[in-house]
Amino acid sequence: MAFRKEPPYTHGTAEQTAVVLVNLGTPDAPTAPAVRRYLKQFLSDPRVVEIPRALWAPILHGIILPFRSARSAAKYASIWGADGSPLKVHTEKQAMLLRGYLGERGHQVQVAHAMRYGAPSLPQVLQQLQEQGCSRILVLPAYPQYAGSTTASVYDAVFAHYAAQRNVPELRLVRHYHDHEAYIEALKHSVLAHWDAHGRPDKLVMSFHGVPRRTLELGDPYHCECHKTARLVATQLGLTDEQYLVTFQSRFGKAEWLQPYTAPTLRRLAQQGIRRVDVMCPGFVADCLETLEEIDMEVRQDFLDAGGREFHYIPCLNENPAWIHALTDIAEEHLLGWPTMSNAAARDAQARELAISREQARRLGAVQ
Ligand SMILES: C=CC1=C(C)c2cc3[nH]c(cc4nc(cc5[nH]c(cc1n2)c(C)c5CCC(=O)O)C(CCC(=O)O)=C4C)c(C)c3C=C
Ligand SMILES: [Fe+2]
Ligand SMILES: [Fe+2]
Repeated sequence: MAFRKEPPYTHGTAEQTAVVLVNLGTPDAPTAPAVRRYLKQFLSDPRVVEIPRALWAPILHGIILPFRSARSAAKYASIWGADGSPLKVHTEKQAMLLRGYLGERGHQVQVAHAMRYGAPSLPQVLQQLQEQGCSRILVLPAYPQYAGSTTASVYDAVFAHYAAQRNVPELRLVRHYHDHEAYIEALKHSVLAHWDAHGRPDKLVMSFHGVPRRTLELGDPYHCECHKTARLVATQLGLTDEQYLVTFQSRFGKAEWLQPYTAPTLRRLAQQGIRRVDVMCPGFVADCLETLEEIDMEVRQDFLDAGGREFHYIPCLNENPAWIHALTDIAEEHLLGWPTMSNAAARDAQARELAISREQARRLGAVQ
């Protein structure tokens, strides 16, 4: 086995820490060739399609890529912004804001973003960080709920990159944050802000990206983590079981996926006389094709065609400050023990913590 060529080791190099926010990735352009390149990489990942290669390769190359690329490109064109794909734009901004927030809390860390498929690729970003002297890397997948097809696929790409390297950095991988207090709080506030401006619906629908049902039976915790997120958000909002629903969207292929499916459920709700639904997608932290086109365009039309009166889409957390705070909390919790602060900054942070604890104690004293 030949390892990648690296510069000779030198003594006394300052060791740095980096946080890498990793999202799924998106095509470079809303065109059939660009979408084809993206789908080829994405759908060749054995974490995403678990069919034996010999069976899957002819289907992928003979049917999916030739037919789906043009169809998906037209959908991408309908959501494409002046700066490109929404997923790319939001992920870039989130990483930039995370850098600022961590800096404000006194952490001296590099923050980069990377994509599992497409650009900037994870291996390319990990390589650049290494060249900049980062010997501690925190990988933060932009997936609150763990799934083999997303989170573990990011891990695979990280391990594959370092498997070809001699001098491997210290690594930490975030697994999930589906029940993190600050993430749930951010979701709650995004719903309340929407309701303050537009009133309340008859039903709140929380739609998550689906996965094949079989993966649940094979031990993937994704389904349970989605339900836990939804339950916590509903509790925070004070909703009864009748006031909200969990559904799964974006079914791909012929196999059964997690149920209930979003589009048929919304059609049924309209037929049952539900006049207004609000739909949110807590599993996506950045708006993308699956939320802006599938939910806000296709599913909206389905609901209205079936007799529904009002359809509200509540945007993803995107650059919402409460979400960037949550992301900073999550990163900070996983950075613990790494020397990311100067002594002065560490003293300031300790003083801030102490002041918060004192304030909490004072308030508790006041109510007891
Ligand atoms: C949020 C978590 C996601 C899970 C879990 C997930 C599983 C999964 N996805 C596919 C197939 C496709 N997904 C596509 C787009 C897409 N998927 C996610 C997230 C999850 N996927 C996002 C954020 C996006 C949007 C990307 C963007 O550019 O905006 C697509 C491509 C679009 C299309 O042609 O429909 C496919 C295909 C499978 C098979 C799967 C689990 C096994
Ligand atoms: Fe997907
Ligand atoms: Fe979709």
